[in-house]
Amino acid sequence: MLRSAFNRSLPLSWRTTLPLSRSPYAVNVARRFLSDQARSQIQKAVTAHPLVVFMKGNPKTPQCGFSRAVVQILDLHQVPPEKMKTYDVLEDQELRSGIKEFSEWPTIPQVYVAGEFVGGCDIVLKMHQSGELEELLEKHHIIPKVADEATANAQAS
Ligand SMILES: N[C@@H](CCC(=O)N[C@@H](CS)C(=O)NCC(=O)O)C(=O)O
Ligand code: FES
Repeated sequence: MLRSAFNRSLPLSWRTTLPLSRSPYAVNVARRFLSDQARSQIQKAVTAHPLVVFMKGNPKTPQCGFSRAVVQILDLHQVPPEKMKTYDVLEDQELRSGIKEFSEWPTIPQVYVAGEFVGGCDIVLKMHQSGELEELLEKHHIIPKVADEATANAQAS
């Protein structure tokens, strides 16, 4: 979906030669900025599902250990598939660079909850360990609250 959306919105504009005045070597670098259209496509994508992951590969066959770790953590929380959407950035180089500019975060994977950037692998792992991830997923009704689940189980039995 997003891939074709991206193809339609291309090319991203390039603005060039910002001098790095802080560098002792004063190198000129090319900087790339997201077009408004590409930004709005990403904005739509991250809000279209409660949980959105930009990763390398897909949940069944991740192509990088960092992406794999994020998927495994989300699996531990039993995130239902319908609540989660993943995008394989290896299939779309524009998305791969665009998402980094969007979040101002330089790496993949990237996890979004309720349209907000949460973090990459390290942050998600820390949040998992501290219990914050569970709280966040519960807060946005991505997974049931433990208490709600216990009630549902009691009613079912
Ligand atoms: N410390 C990072 C690890 C992720 C990372 O370093 N990703 C690299 C290698 S997969 C990356 O995205 N590099 C840029 C790219 O491949 O586009 C995190 O917490 O997510
Ligand atoms: S693809 Fe090499 S570390 Fe992610």
